[in-house]
Amino acid sequence: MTAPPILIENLTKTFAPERGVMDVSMTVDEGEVCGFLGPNGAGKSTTIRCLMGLYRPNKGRAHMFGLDASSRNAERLRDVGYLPGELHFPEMLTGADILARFAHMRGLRDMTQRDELVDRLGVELDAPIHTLSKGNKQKLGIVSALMHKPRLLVLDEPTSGLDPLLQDTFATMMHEAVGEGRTVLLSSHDLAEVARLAHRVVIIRTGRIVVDDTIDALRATAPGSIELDFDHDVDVSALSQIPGVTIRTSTPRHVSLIHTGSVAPALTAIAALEPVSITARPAELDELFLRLYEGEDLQRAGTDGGSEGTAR
Ligand SMILES: Nc1ncnc2c1ncn2[C@@H]1O[C@H](COP(=O)(O)OP(=O)(O)OP(=O)(O)O)[C@@H](O)[C@H]1O
Repeated sequence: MTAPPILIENLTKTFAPERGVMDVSMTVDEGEVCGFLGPNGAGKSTTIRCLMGLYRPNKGRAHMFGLDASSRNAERLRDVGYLPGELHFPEMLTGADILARFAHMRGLRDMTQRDELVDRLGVELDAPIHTLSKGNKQKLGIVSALMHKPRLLVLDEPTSGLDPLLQDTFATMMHEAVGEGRTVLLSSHDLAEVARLAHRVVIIRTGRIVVDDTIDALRATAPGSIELDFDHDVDVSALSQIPGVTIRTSTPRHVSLIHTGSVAPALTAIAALEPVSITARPAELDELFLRLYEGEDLQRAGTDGGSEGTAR
């Protein structure tokens, strides 16, 4: 069996008690896009830096394609594209110099992909790094991570500093990378972007993984909402008995509820109450992520009717 692109086992890296990451385990399989989410300071960058061999863990291990994080062989340089959360390019070099260095390091001769990325993102190649805006440095970072068409992309907040048009361009590039079978670990605060791109989501909070589940399973637990208006006073007690339904607010002539799983049992009970209008909104994954971010557990976030997922 071939080694997965990313395998992290019982990784602990602490800077002070309860600061850092504790006992983190996760796997990213070939061709998978794994969204890596969590509030500021949760431990995403620390995990990624351990994976990239930039931090030495206190305990546990982090492997890419079966190779330990500390190994620096040429194959690994070619197979992995890393975009750090904070870019530190030598200030006096130009964008062209930086990309030439990366190409040399990876033994890259065919510059077709580099040229195409530079063109699509509108990268400034001739100006020294210290004159570039944050967004323009970020674009250069993206080109340096993608220019050699690596099998694995490790991207720490890739759209940070990009304007909305470039965020769209980046999303298109990610769809293309996924279509080509590349594997992506995507740390991002853009929840809608992760909901669109990822196959799986790992959420870390205060250094520990709290959710590791597929998008499909999470979608099944994400609550949808229904607003009901009546031209007569109603008693909503029947609705609150339906598994998976939670009444958010109710007045005699208006009810707001959330539901998980099949909407059919709720609809049957709603029809019996004869509303004059029904407004239904499907489950929004980014809303579910946000609630998990904030500390809600997966079962409560999806009310009490959904899957239990693999919340820890
Ligand atoms: N070099 C360091 N020295 C001391 N503490 C650190 C260091 N790097 C990270 N930490 C601490 O480890 C914890 C995790 O930080 P980390 O940067 O991994 O979080 P993050 O999830 O990437 O956050 P953000 O979303 O803000 O980028 C925080 O408490 C942070 O202060």
